[in-house]
Amino acid sequence: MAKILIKNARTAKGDELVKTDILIEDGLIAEVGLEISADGSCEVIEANGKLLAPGFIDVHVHLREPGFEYKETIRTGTRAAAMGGYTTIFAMPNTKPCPDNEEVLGMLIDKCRTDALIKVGFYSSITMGENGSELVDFRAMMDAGAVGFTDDGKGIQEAGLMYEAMAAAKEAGGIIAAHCEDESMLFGGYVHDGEYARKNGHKGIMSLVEDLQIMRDAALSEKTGARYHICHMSTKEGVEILRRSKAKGANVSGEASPHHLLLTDMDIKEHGNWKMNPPLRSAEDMSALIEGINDGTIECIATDHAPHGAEEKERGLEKSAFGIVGLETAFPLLYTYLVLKGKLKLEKLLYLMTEGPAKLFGLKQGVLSKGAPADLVLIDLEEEWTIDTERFESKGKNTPFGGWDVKARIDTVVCDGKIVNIGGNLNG
Ligand SMILES: NC(=O)N[C@@H](CC(=O)O)C(=O)O
Ligand SMILES: [Zn+2]
Ligand SMILES: [Zn+2]
Repeated sequence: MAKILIKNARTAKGDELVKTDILIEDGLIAEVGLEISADGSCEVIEANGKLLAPGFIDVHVHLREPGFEYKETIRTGTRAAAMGGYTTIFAMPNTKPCPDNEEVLGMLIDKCRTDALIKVGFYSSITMGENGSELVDFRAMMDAGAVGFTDDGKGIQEAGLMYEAMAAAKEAGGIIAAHCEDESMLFGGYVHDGEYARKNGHKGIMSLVEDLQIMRDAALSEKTGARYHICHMSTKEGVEILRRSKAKGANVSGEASPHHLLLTDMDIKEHGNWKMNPPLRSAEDMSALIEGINDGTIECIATDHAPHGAEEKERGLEKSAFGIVGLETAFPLLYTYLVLKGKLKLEKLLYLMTEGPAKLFGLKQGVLSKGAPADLVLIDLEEEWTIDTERFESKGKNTPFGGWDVKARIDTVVCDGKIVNIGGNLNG
């Protein structure tokens, strides 16, 4: 495999950008430092001061394959990921069929050999077909290569079932990633139960819908010792429960999604692109999430990339499908609207998109150190552009961020030492 030398890049260290070169050999990082010299066999990339970071890791992506290929496929979803600077993504199991057995999981892992541009891990569901009643074989799914267990799209309604799932996950050495939603508390809601819903006559989803399961599950994780991760956190109370549970030494973690860090219910427009689960919440909730990523309570940013067909999002707030896409816009949005606004340090943002998730899920990528997989991204921090959904590689154009002006463009992406994106041109 070719050797690649990236010259004159800069990495984020504290408040500074520090000049560095990096040498890649046999798919691994061979050397990081100043003035690395090229030998004849080296492909040299001149970075011209661009930001160098570990390739991004997104532990919450909907690739929709099998069963919903009109929304997204492994191919289009990983192309979108490579455009967004990602080199590892984890796919959610709310597909048809669902990876609740070794055959479907094995088929998906195999398919990635031909169809995926970057690394993909697959979650097993917690229950058979996400039916909410019958547990999968946790040990068998771990042995078949599952990265964790989730019934994302739905909450586990029965405390007893979640208790058994955690006990089984603990036994098998797996992690439970939970979509927290108590359906008995929904009362037909579809946007946050707050000012926007009240003023516009919409049915609201209370924060309690999420918080009740976070409370329950934190207690169950403390009891069972199971490794527990909260998906797409959206409420201030949820952040506080996680903070307290971590302080007690529990094995719990959480992720926040860009839209919950950047938008509130008062930003909602009367279109399906502003509808997702959990919903955009209040300004206090958004502030608490930003505080949570800053103080280390939340260690990971995940997009919850949820592509849908155009028609499924054109039925207004009440009738549209829940979910928005996120892979191609996450870094530029967070850099422009959190880092450049002084709400989050660049080094921290990168941590939340690389080393943070890598540590939570036990991955060896996510760091720029010798011997680590050569998963890298080069970012032009100066380039200004406008988000145009028509240019997305994703089949899903459903985002509230279309037309937003951003700064920072993903320039080059290297995955396992292979260039998969160069200047926005995908390779493979
Ligand atoms: N987030 C969403 O609004 N939708 C997700 C499901 C989920 O992540 O819960 C989807 O699969 O479309
Ligand atoms: Zn979910
Ligand atoms: Zn999801």
